[in-house]
Amino acid sequence: MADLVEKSKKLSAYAAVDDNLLSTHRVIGIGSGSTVVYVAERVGQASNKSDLVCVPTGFQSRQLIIDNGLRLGSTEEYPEIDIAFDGADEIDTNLGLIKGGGACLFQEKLVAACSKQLVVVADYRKDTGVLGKGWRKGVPIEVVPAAYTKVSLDLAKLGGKPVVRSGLPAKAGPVVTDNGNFIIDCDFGEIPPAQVAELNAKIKALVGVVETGLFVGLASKAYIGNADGTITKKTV
Ligand SMILES: O=C[C@H](O)[C@H](O)[C@H](O)COP(=O)(O)O
Repeated sequence: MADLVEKSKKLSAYAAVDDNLLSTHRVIGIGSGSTVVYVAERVGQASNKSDLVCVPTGFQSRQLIIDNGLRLGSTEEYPEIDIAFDGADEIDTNLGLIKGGGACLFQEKLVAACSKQLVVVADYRKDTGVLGKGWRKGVPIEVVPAAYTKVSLDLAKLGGKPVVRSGLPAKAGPVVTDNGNFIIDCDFGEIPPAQVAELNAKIKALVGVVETGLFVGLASKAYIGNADGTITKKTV
């Protein structure tokens, strides 16, 4: 099973890069997570890799870029990115996403917002069609530390079940993001695709919220690696 999932991740990542990385592209966004490891590997094999600048979505992503011999850039230098590749925790029928299982959602959304297109890479477990159906840990929400109790109350009023993400067993106390903030995982049950944008806007409006792990209208394509070795390609 674990081997099958790993093969599916690699399959989706390699196909996404092979189909979408064009010789005209210069600035590439590289996301976070275990699937994107294969994206960085494949981009690192490109014949024109020395022409490329790669913009990371966090510490892990930056290490992937360096380890694959690629040139690092930043959104500060490159606020316009040709294409970004990133993983997802769950994908709905509109290519709405839950992201942030690895606590990288803010910089991931920043890079996605700077990119002309966002291509999602994922194994078959993520493609459920409805956010909150398969990913039962809740929507990751990055909050300023001083605001976590206030935002937790606000989220409960919106109908969610908020839990501050713990750093245990590696760290006592909450997870601290690459931006020095906390993560609240908030379970809203299943979120119908047509209601994701509205819920995202309500959470985003709360004072203390930096960003949400609901990605709406950002992804244009998804490559799903299937257990049988095929790939499902989705576009919106
Ligand atoms: O914060 C983490 C990111 O949103 C990841 O892209 C997401 O959790 C998917 O990661 P993986 O490819 O390991 O399932």
